[in-house]
Amino acid sequence: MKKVAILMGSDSDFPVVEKALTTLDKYGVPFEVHVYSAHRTPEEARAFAMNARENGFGAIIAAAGKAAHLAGAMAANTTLPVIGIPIKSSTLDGLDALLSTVQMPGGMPVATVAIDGAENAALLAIQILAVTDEDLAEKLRVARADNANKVLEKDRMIAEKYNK
Ligand SMILES: Nc1c(C(=O)O)ncn1[C@@H]1O[C@H](COP(=O)(O)O)[C@@H](O)[C@H]1O
Repeated sequence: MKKVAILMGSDSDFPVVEKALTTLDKYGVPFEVHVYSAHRTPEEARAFAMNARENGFGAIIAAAGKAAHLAGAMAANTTLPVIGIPIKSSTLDGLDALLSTVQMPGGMPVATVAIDGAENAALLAIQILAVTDEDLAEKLRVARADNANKVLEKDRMIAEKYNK
């Protein structure tokens, strides 16, 4: 199976990013985690992106706060799908990171999830790998059905209490 790369601009992003690791783990998807910064370690970030495909990765998740250029810098140097997580790490509550991650110029897409949306970023990476992996696709179907059952149970409880 292809690996997923989980990159973050700083270790201060880890408390949010950790949810992506646990989600990939839950689905048995192999991953590698790194702290790389388009600003602070541009050479390492570029080299990682340029070699990612031949190093066995199928998707790259890049999380960064403030002037969040990491995901865009990844996209500039690989044709693998890049998923950006804008991190809430400034006085602007993550809006700065959201806009700098999502507003990519034409030809350089970054699939941007919600501010601090680490779980969805991991699920999107899993869905990308599941395009060619039927076992993984089945795990996604089972998880969706479980979630739906939980919501239906909540509906039953609320309805029973208030719909007289
Ligand atoms: N946005 C970026 C990039 C980048 O885009 O490459 N590198 C670090 N950062 C962000 O700076 C914030 C503060 O970092 P520190 O906590 O290390 O000062 C973090 O949220 C990080 O993702």
